[in-house]
Amino acid sequence: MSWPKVGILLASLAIEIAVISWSAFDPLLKLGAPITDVRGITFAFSNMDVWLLSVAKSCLLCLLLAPGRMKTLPPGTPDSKKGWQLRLKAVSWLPSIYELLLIAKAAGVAVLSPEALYPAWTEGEDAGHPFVGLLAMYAGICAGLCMSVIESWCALGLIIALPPSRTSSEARESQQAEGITTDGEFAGAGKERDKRNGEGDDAALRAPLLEAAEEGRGEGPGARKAGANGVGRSVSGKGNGKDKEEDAKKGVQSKTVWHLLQLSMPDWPIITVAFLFGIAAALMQAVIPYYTGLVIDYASIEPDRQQFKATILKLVYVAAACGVLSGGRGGLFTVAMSKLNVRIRKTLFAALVKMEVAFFDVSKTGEITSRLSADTSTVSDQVCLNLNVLLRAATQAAMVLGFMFAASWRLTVITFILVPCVMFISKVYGRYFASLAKNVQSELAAANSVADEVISSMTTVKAHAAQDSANAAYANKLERFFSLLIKEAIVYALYMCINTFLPAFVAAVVLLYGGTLVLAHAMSPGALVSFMLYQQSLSSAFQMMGDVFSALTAAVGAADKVLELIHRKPDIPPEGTLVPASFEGRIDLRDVHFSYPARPDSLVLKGLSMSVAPGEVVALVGSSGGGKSSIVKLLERYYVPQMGEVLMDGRDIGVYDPKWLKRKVALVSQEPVLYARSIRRNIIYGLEPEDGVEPPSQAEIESAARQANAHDFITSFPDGYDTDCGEKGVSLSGGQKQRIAIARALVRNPQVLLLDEATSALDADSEAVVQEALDSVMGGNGVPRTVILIAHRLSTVQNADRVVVVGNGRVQESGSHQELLDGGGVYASLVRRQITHKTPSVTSLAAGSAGASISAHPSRASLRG
Ligand SMILES: Nc1ncnc2c1ncn2[C@@H]1O[C@H](COP(=O)(O)OP(=O)(O)OP(=O)(O)O)[C@@H](O)[C@H]1O
Repeated sequence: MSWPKVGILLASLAIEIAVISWSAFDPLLKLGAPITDVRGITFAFSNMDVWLLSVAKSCLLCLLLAPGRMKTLPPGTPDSKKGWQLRLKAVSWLPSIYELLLIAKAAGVAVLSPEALYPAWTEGEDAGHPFVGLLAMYAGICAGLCMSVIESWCALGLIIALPPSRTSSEARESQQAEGITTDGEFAGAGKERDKRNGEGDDAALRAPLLEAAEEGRGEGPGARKAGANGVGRSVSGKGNGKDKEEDAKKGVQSKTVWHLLQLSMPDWPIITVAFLFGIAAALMQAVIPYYTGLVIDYASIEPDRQQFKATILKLVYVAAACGVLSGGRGGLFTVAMSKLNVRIRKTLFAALVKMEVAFFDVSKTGEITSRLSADTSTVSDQVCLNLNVLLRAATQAAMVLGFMFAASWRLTVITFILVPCVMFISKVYGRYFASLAKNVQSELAAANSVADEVISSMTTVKAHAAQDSANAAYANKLERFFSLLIKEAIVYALYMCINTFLPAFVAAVVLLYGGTLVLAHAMSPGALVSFMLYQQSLSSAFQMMGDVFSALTAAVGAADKVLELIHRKPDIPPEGTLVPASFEGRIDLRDVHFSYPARPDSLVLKGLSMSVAPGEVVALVGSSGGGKSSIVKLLERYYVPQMGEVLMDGRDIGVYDPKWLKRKVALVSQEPVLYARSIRRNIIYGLEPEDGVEPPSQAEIESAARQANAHDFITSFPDGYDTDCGEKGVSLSGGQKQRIAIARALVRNPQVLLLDEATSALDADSEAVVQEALDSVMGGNGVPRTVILIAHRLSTVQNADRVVVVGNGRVQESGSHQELLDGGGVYASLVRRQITHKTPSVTSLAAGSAGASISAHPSRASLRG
């Protein structure tokens, strides 16, 4: 329960009732009892409707928030969703409509007889201008409107945050007793919600309700009952966690605009100048109708050729200035927009490359790239563009309003009564039409699916002579489609009718009153024309603001997603900074327990411990899925184990500076990834000047390529080391790519080399060449180097100093090839099993003929279970 919101809501309701009661009865009390003064009674009663409306509104809010209401609205069902949405809309709209009606009513009274409304301002010695009274009244009503909006949002917030009361749990219990198994439905809906998290407004609106429902169930008797039956699941803890997540999400949303402003801060000089240009342009624009009116006056009412020409000239100057200022504003905003676009992309990209590997396991690449491409554009373009238009329209409206009041405050008030009506009708129509259009689309889709079905199975239709029923089915769907189209046409006709009539009606009313003023010589005809132009300008400004507001809301939604990613903290301990003077390459894994974040419930390593001495070559073998590659990923610190330690030279790998560590520990994986750049740049990937290191010399690059058996084929290309590898290395063969990847690892002169099935994706010929390179690398070429290799090739494994059999998340056996064969354990049976099924050439090797060379196609002799 959100107590501050309850407090604000109740306080605001109390203040409102008190103020309105006072304003209703105070004049009556002042006049004294008995109530005999007719004017006092009339005045009091003229406020009674306000009082009654206010009380009714308060009652309505209380009624909607009453916990008892919850039981009739079991969350998680489509009906309740509709119910909630309806109620939320009612809560947010009714008070606002009511305040608008009040404004209209007060404005009407003020125009017809201001002195009747505020005698104190128009009578006696203290009499002031009715205009002041009117302004005061407007200020009061606007304050009321603000209060109403605050109330509405408090109510909304409360409804969303309110957990179901005991009554609702009991209601569900009684439903269960009646055989309505809502628990199951809730759990399902909750899971569904998890899947669709962030899919749209509806989900966002429903999520907290469901969350609250789940929490309530977790604590309530219903939960205990379900638990006892063994069919429920305890969700209270989870619910709390998710509540926090939702809160965090809401927090991010509310901070979106602030964060966008922060991101735009570096461009504040440009934005400020653009904004000033915008204000100046709006001012100029507002002056144009004024001069237009003067021109008419000098041309027809008080003919004055001199003044006429001078005013025309002024009009042209103003129009030119307006053009220059508008152009400047637009150009500067576009510059700011482009700068923000680039900045958001850079910031998001930098945030993405900092994310932990697990983040990419659980996020879809398409979604991430869409954030980077589409959403960043939406944020910078749409937010900036719409903000720009909104600011322009708002400034224009404000300026025009000022001029309108100056020209004739009475005409302005009349305009103000009618303009909101037109806007309201447009809004209601827009919404209704959008939902209608959606229905039309779905009916058309249904008709199309019938046509699809028939056309794609025409032979079946003909075989069963079902053409007539197919025609009837299609015609039936089209009929519904047609009836909706007719409905759409009627609604459109009605809207057009009202929309064309109302503005003309407003103009007619303004002309009627304005004409009366002109006839009474209270206003010049030119001023009336100016006013009419102002009125048009104001309508277009309002229209623009309405259009832009919805686009801005969508853009802020996209911004939320982008900013959420930008501000997401990588879920991995902070990076270390240690750069030791010497590094031997000793590896220790102690009692490592590890599960992937994508599958937290399935432990891959279950207390695995192993050590590799400096300079030792260890081969990891074992059944598929046993956890061999996971060990390599932990050594690369892609992931952090849940328990246990991963040490290098006796220290946790987390304490080392990651950039330094990646130069000491190099990995060659199964599928090498090359980038669309030269072979040289692919070899020194990560060691370029931008990476903050001295790049390897050409001699070092060539030496690494020679060790990797790659120098010869590279130099056979016309461009040698400058040959472009193509997108993902497409212009190279698998074996060539792998040798470049080996050269990339070796150019770092690493102390530890991790080879994760480096040859398994190659054909036999490429494998032989790459293997040759690997053999020489493992031999160290005279350099003592710790090597951990995962291989399926028996000869590679046999050449290792030690073989470690990994299975079921633990080390099952460890020893030299021969020791393990002699031991007759898992390794021996693995070898035996492969030999039985594979090439006979391995038999001799398995039999222990050390030094026997493997056949030309040994790769099929796999050491995987
Ligand atoms: N990113 C990941 N997210 C979730 N689970 C994963 C991930 N990578 C691997 N796993 C799972 O972890 C388990 C161990 O995988 P690992 O790749 O370490 O096995 P392996 O011994 O190397 O197997 P193979 O010899 O077939 O390559 C497997 O069950 C696998 O499905």
